[in-house]
Amino acid sequence: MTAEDRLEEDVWERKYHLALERMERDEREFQAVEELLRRLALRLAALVRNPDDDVDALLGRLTAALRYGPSAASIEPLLDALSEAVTRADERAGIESPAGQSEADVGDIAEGDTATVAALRADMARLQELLAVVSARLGDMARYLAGELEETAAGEGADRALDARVREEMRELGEKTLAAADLVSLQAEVTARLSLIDQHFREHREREDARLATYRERAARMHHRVEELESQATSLQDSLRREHELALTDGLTGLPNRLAYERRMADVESEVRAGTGVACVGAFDIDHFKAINDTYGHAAGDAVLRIVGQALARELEGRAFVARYGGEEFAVVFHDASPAEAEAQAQDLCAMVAKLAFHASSKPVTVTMSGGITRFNASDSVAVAFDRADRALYAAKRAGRNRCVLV
Ligand SMILES: Nc1nc2c(ncn2[C@@H]2O[C@H](COP(=O)(O)OP(=O)(O)OP(=O)(O)O)[C@@H](O)[C@H]2O)c(=O)[nH]1
Repeated sequence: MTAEDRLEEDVWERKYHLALERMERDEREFQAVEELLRRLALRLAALVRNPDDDVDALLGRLTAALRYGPSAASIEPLLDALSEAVTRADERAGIESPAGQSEADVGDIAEGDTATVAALRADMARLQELLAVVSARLGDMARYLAGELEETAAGEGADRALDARVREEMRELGEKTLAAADLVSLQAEVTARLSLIDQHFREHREREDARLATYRERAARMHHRVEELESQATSLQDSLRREHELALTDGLTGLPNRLAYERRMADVESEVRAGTGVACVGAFDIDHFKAINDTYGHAAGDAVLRIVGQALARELEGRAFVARYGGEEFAVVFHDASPAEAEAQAQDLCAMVAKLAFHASSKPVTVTMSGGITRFNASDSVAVAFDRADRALYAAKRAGRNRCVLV
């Protein structure tokens, strides 16, 4: 995953948490408004049985408060005052309202007017029914919000718009409720407002579902892209490794090349200087190689180089490092070997090459090799040590070839 993808994921996560917090806040606000709505309906029931100027004035203030957003903090004190005003109005009208009795209970109205009591009871029943609907709808909203908390990612703009619409509907609901002339029109207003709120929620839900689907599709695409990039990175690493190996390998013999030799010698140099290792360096060269080329052709010369190089690698495997230094020359690093041990191994190598069976036009051809050996000293550089080994090699040539010289 790239830094950019991670950043984008962080942003989505932050937005998601912000959305959760806002929804929790909204849910609490809805519950508070629901409670207020119940109390408002109870006050209205009291008003039905006993109109009063004080109560009217307070209802006016309540309407104004609702117009600026039905928050629990702004409405609650007004409802308390309204409750007291209704109680006072009841007392003035000679209607008792004993402590502990429901404010909506009209059972204590003087029994003289049976028809009025019956009408009020019917109104109260419809009001209770209306409240049940209001409660159920508000409960649905709360459940919807809880569901959103679980699965919806952030959609700040859409959420804010929904927030504003629901507030507006709630405000209108409060206003119409207070202005309603009778319970029938009140019930119609409440039902209409609630279905509008329902519709807003439904539309919001559809938009959120679409947004979530887009987000999921995008996440899947990103995941796929990350997988692609990972596999590209792996194949790139493989090809870099192959390139690296090729850069250190001689194409003709398959042996490490001069660059690989120099790298190995850099390690040897550090070990020898640190006193943690000893090593000798050998320079080897096929004798009269020009004559081989001239007599049997360049391709035959290549074949000789390849066969000698592979024979050296086989012979020294696990004991020393061998590289094609250039042309018909090989370099060998004898690790943990004293000069005498390295010289003995070098003589064995020359003897081994002399025994290799070469043929040209079915006739045996003898190929020999000469070598120069030197110890790698702590004061040596890689080039100085090789020059010394090279001089020893030419001493071996001068001494008659097919031999090794130690200096
Ligand atoms: N076939 C082939 N020939 C090469 C290659 N690299 C260098 N040579 C030849 O190797 C020959 C080296 O010859 P010289 O350096 O004169 O020495 P020599 O003939 O080996 O004689 P001494 O080293 O004195 O024994 C040259 O003719 C080069 O062209 C190669 O990769 N393939």
